[in-house]
Amino acid sequence: MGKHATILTSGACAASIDFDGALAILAAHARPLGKESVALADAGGRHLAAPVLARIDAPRRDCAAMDGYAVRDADLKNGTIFLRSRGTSYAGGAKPGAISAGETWRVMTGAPLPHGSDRVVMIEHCRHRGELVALDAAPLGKPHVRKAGSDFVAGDELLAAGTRMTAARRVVASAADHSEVEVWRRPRILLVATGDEILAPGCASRMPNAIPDSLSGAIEQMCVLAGADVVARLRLPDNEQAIAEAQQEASADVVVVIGGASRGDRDFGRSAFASLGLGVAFADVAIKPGKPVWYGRLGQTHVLGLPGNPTAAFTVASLFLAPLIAGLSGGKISDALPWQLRHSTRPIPPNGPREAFLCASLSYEGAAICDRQDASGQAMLGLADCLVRRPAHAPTANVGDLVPVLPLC
Ligand SMILES: Nc1nc2c(c(=O)[nH]1)N[C@H]1C(S)=C(S)[C@@H](COP(=O)(O)OP(=O)(O)OC[C@H]3O[C@@H](n4cnc5c(N)ncnc54)[C@H](O)[C@@H]3O)O[C@H]1N2
Ligand code: MOO
Repeated sequence: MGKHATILTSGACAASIDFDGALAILAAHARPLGKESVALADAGGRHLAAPVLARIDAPRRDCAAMDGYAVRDADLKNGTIFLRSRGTSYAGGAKPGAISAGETWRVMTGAPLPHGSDRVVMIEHCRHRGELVALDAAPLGKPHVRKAGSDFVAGDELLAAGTRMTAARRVVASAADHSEVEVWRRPRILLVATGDEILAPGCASRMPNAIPDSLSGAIEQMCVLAGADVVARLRLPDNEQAIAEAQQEASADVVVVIGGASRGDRDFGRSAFASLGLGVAFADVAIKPGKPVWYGRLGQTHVLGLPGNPTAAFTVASLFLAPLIAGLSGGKISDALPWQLRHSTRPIPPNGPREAFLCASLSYEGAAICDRQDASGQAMLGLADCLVRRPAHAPTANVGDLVPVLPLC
């Protein structure tokens, strides 16, 4: 743990903290969990736990960069010249025999070059008649030769530890002749949605007092996109004991509790874990929406409490859960918070004392904040592509002002 990785007294509620302060605490706790070797096919999105070193040179031999004829510079003269072809060399074939004065090999792109050749003359400039090849003009300029090891040599570090594997980087690891890479393992997440009123989506219309659990599935999707495995998803009533027992249901690195974060009679999210010895690292962050968010540790287990209000929960998950997963899986907190500056296409009213994260839609022109910002709303998320960050007490932002935006998943 780093200097910010403090734990407050068990179950205690920290004084209000700002977003950056809370994120620094989270970053200090979010250390990678463990290493494993995985096939390249399974490494997409994972962070390397060890650098990838080249096992071979690339190219492995001097080879042709164009389809053509391998020639000696000494044989090239002004005007048409005639050379005797000794055969054809293909990619993957044996190295052809050396050429002497007046000789050439027909070579295809990637084919090994004969010893003694200096360049490849593109096939477009040559005419082949029997054993003789006529070269139209002395072709100077690029030799069209890929020298052995000119891309990389065995032992070169091609991908640094910590690099996130993408399709492009799979090219590199494959080219370095690896079938597996060492990566940080994916965090295992237990999702616990709380509330007597919530039912699986599709069931609520049958019960007059029920509402669909709109968050569990969405947060699960976010976890998977962020690089975690959701090992179990529970939907529990507002019952402290049931919530406390939940974390024994699955061996998880992270427990995410949805709802019950506030101060109501049936808000048991934090208190259920306090009874198990939760060390709260931060709670009640000065952000809007999402102030009741809390985070702590139960031994090795990370526990994050999201407020129940859906837009608040989704916002907080974007701001804290995705970064927590990034840190636990070997990435940086900032990987999950790719802020970018965009022009505001609508005026943004002045902000109050809490840093605000406003839902907005994105277009080529910029970011347009949604009409009615509502922590408990859900329809707005249908239009939102990003969050616009507004500092505490920010004055009005005018059309055209640059504002930081965070894309939503
Ligand atoms: N006296 C105070 N009241 C509230 C405060 C406060 O500081 N003092 N904070 C408000 C803020 S801000 C928020 S956000 C909410 C957070 O409430 P909880 O985290 O305790 O969440 P619940 O009470 O369980 O639920 C709130 C609301 O959200 C609905 N909900 C919950 N889970 C789901 C779900 N999985 N899918 C869909 N909707 C869900 C729930 O039915 C409630 O309507 O507290 C304010 N109050
Ligand atoms: O901050 Mo709550 O998350 O506003 O509704």
